[in-house]
Amino acid sequence: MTNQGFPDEQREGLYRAIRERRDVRSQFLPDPIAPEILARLLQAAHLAPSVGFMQPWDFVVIDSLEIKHAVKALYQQANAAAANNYEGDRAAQYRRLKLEGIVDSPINLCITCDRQRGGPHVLGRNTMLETDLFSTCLAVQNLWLAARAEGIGVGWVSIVEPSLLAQVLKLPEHVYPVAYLCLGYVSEFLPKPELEIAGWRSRLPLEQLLHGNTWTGGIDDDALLAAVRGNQDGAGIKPND
Ligand SMILES: Cc1cc2c(cc1C)N(C[C@H](O)[C@H](O)[C@H](O)COP(=O)(O)O)c1[nH]c(=O)[nH]c(=O)c1N2
Repeated sequence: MTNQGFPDEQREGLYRAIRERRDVRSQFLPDPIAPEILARLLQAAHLAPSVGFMQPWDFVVIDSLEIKHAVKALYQQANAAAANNYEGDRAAQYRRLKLEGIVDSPINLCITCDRQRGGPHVLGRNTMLETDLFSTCLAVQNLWLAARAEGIGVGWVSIVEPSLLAQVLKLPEHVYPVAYLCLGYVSEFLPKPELEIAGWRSRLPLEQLLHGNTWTGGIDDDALLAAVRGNQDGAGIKPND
């Protein structure tokens, strides 16, 4: 068997993008993104896997201030409702969180899912109908990682009523707005998720999420468990290895 893996430096580059990708809301700079670079990000998204090679995504690129303000208004409405899910200190903490960068970021991008693409029978989608949505999420993640490698921050805003968002963007009825994203260069990429820094929630230990052969049995592979414990800080080679 020949090792088809990447050379160390390239492998580390990929793991670094995975480790250092952040959801960005507060650090956007107004600097424009050059069309060639935006094109690379969209190409990365378009190379995502998809059920039956359905490629259900479309890319709605938004730089109109008018549309951004309309989406921001949807966010404000949905966020006020979401804040009511919490009480006391938690509600106050929720209201302090910045959960979008719609107007601060130079480009907004909605990645949509055309639920009819490929006709009524898409290979692999006969039983799990949501696989078109899953595929679209993979396009989002490809773009998110590529953006990190380009030094561009991405923030996902899901605190909007999807039917109202679809109206603002004039989407056809069978097209679902999976991901409303804010894109732009950033003053910094935070070392940890912003929600973790704000004390909202922290990363779970991976070993707690391993369940071995059955959910109830627990992981019983000592070598795997030891390896996971030895690599708590992130995937792959550490920067100073
Ligand atoms: C489907 C989906 C939807 C949302 C998010 C993510 C995903 C995957 N996230 C970002 C989320 O809070 C963030 O990914 C986690 O807090 C982890 O942080 P990092 O992405 O590692 O920086 C997010 N963030 C935010 O500020 N407003 C939002 O509406 C959403 N919505």
